Amino acid sequence: MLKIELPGKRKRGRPKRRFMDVVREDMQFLCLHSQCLILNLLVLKCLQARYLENKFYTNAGCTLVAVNPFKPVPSLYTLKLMMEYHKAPQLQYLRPHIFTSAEQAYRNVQSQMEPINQSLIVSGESGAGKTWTSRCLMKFYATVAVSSSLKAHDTVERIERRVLDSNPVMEAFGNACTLWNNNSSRFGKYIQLQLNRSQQLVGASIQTYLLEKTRVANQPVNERNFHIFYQITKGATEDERLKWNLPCNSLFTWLPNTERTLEEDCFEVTKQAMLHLGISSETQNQIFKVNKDIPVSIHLFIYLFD
Ligand SMILES: Nc1ncnc2c1ncn2[C@@H]1O[C@H](COP(=O)(O)OP(=O)(O)OP(=O)(O)O)[C@@H](O)[C@H]1O
Repeated sequence: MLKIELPGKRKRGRPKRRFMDVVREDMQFLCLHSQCLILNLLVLKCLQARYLENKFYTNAGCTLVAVNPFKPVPSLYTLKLMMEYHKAPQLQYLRPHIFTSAEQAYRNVQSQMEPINQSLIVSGESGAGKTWTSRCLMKFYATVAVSSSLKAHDTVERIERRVLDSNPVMEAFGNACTLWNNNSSRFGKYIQLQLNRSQQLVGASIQTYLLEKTRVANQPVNERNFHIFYQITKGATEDERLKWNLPCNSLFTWLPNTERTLEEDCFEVTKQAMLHLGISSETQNQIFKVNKDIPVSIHLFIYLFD
């Protein structure tokens, strides 16, 4: 039965709260609140101090805090460093890094009698570096999970290549330039990397969710549509334009801010990655071809999100 207690009507038997009790409780709440604020400030100060020393990763319990350097730091992601973390006897003595979390999860799978799934959750606000971090993780596993004698094996190499090539394709079709991030993912990703009993990469699957479909028809001011549209309209060759019924030098109202050229506007990379993923040139033609009978935007919309 649903009980509804009306405001102002005190339950019979419940002792009346004294004024001083209420004040004490409020003071306790305030103390706790200010303690949290002070703790937050200390954490921020610590992250800031480490950032100024070019230390972009910090351990906080079992969580790794990554601060976006917003500048290229190639020395932080070299193959040598990756192998150093992979081969380290004791990870806790190495500097906090995304490779520590990656390697720890990899070792956790290995150390179990029965393999147990491991999950890495990458979260943060827009522009924090989630896509970058997940790319690093995929590169790490694509490198270390095939570094045994099977490395030369064709199938394994193909899977490794495919795992990495899924990124440019997903980003071309699902990322867009926003006010906060030139390469903002407009969808969520659930990536599964499958390892065999010898901890070698044997498969991968990616599920996407919450794609911001409305962006195809309507983009906020100073933002852009999905990268793929700009890639096609800017990067298609004369032959491809003829094949795909693409007009030359046309302006499309649904493609705002075309004058902004980003490094993500690289159609050649997308096409090559699609080929490696097994999407043949014929299928690509069908995807990119504009059907003259229906408006361009609707046609592409159907192919992208069907
Ligand atoms: N570790 C890093 N080193 C150098 N640059 C980085 C790093 N992490 C992020 N960046 C830069 O910050 C930009 C934004 O990062 P990213 O696209 O990964 O953010 P995001 O959290 O995925 O954002 P969104 O939620 O909008 O997709 C990248 O394009 C890259 O230029």
